[in-house]
Order: sequence, then structure tokens, then C-alpha cells
Amino acid sequence: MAALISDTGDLEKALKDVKNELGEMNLQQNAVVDEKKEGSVSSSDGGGGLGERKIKVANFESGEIYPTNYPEKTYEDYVMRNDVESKGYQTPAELPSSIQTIIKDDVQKEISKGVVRKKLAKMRHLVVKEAIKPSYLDDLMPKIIEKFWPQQVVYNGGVANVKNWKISCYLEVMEGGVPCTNPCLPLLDDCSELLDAVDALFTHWYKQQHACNKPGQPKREEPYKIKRVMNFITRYTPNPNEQALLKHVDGAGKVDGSAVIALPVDRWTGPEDVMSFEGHGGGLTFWDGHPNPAKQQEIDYDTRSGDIGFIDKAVWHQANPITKGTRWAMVIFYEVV
Ligand SMILES: O=C(O)CCC(=O)C(=O)O
Ligand SMILES: [Fe+2]
Repeated sequence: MAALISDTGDLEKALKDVKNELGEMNLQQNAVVDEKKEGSVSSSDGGGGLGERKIKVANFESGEIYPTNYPEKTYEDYVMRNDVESKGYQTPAELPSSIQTIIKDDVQKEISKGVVRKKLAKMRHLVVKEAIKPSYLDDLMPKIIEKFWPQQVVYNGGVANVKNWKISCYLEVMEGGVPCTNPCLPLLDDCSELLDAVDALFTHWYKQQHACNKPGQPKREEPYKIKRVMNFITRYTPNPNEQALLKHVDGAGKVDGSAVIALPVDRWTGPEDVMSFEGHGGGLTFWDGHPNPAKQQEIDYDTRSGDIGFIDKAVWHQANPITKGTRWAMVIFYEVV
């Protein structure tokens, strides 16, 4: 029997911890994770015609302009910035200490352990509770609410059945201006610490999730390079077409993984009990655990401020409908090399 995990010491330690916690479980028998199978999850529609989130159409012809209080920046300004690779933090521990303070203590270890548990269940997603401190997001949220400016985008075939999508504010878009050409740059500035933090968490998660498990496979020495290919904030409401993002996979082949960060309930523009969606849906659901969609399990999470969902390539998921209040989330699509 070859070593179960041969890549990082971190992961080996996490495995020991989980082994202790799981007691009698025979890991030798149950825990072989087949990377090939993992990578072969179909991105075809396994869920009753709900569809992929295809990113195809750049549509910004309506003549919409930046609100007048925005600095005069154009798409070209944005592209110049996006050409710079992500800062390359491989773990939260490498972040500047000022940014480490916005992250939950010991989250690195928690992610390593969480990945081991998920691998035992052959799953390729992980949700970490309060990975970002809710108090930090409470401080950031008024800026997000002030500058939130949903851009009109049209997706080919619709975003999980919604053709005209105008509930997301794009901070970074793909080259060529997809899915819109007017990213909200002021908000990108406000969110830069949060984005650095999530980049480091995502890189750490991705590295653990893709650590080599197969006999004889060489250990990867070079660092993972991640790039945020798209990044947006969505505000869901109980209005038709604004309640949910139904079952989909991110990026239709162009995206290697995603992070979804739950943001606070908007207590700034209305009374909390009115804005809250507590008891009215709004969590995340994943379909995972088997390469064959018909055999996948459905897993629900009641996500709240600061929780992060890490999602591997082509894992089916859904932002569940709300019937009351407003629900905010930040979403980042990554390319990994
Ligand atoms: O809103 C969320 O919590 C997740 C949304 C999502 O999966 C997406 O925008 O691709
Ligand atoms: Fe998604």
C-alpha cells in the first residue's frame, strides 16, 4: 500500500489529526483518493437541465456610464492592473500581519484537516465557517453598499436560466471585457485586503486538495500561481430572477476553482429584521462525492458572514433562493498554473 498522501507535511499532520478523530476507521481501505477520477467529473448537465454558468457574451452596449462620483477610470486602466499576477502568497501565514488579522486563527490547519475529511468522502469542495472575521466584514460592508452598482450582463443561455442578470457588481472582469466592460474599480480598491486574504486561503486549499496521492507520483516543488480571472459581488433579493443562482458549474472550462465569501446582512440601509433572510433560505448547496452526477450527494450549508466556500473545477453548486431580506456574497473565479 503506497503512502496515502505524499505531498505536504502539513497535510500529513492533518491526516494524523483526522485519523485520531475518526478512531477506528480503516483509512488504508477507505481513503485512497484517485486524482484521475477526481479530475474527470463531467461538466455536462447532471441536474435536470439547469445548466452551466457559461461566460461567453460581453454585452455593454446600453450606454450605461459610471456614476458621476466615480474616478475616471476605464477598462484599459483595469486591464493594466489585471496583467499583474496575484501576489503569490501560498498560505495565510505568508500574508502581511495586517491582513492576517482579518482571518480566523488557525484557519490554515482547519483547511488542511477539512480537505482530508472531504477527500475521504471523495469530495472537491470545502466550506469553512467564519474564515474571514465577521467584524472585519462589518467594517467593509458600508463601503460595499455605497459603491455597489450592479452591471447589466447577458449570458449565453442565461445564468442558470436567468437571461438578463443585473444583480452582480463586477470588480474584475476577463480580458476582452467579459462579461462586462465597466468593472467597478473603486470597490476593487476597497476590497484589496480581502482579496489578498482570500487568494492566500484559496491557494492553500487548492494545494491541499490537489496534493499528490498516487504511488510514485513526484512531489510538486514549484509554488502554485493563481490568477483571479473574475470577481464580483452579488446582492440577492426575493424579487423574481434575483433570488438565487440555481444549480451550475463556474466558468464552463475556463475556471480552475472558485471561492465564495458570504457577506454580512445589510444592517446599514434597513432594520436588521427586515434585511435578514434568516429562516428564508439562502445557503449554499453542493452536488459532490462521485464523478457520476447520478450518484452525487446533495450537501447543504447555511452560510453566514465570513464563511468561505472553496470549489474545485466543475463542481455543481447553487446559491439557494431567499424569500425575504437581502443576501450578499463575493465570488472569485481562479485560474491556476
Ligand atoms: O452567491 C453565492 O453564494 C454563490 C454564487 C455562485 O456560485 C456564483 O456566482 O457562481
Ligand atoms: Fe458558482
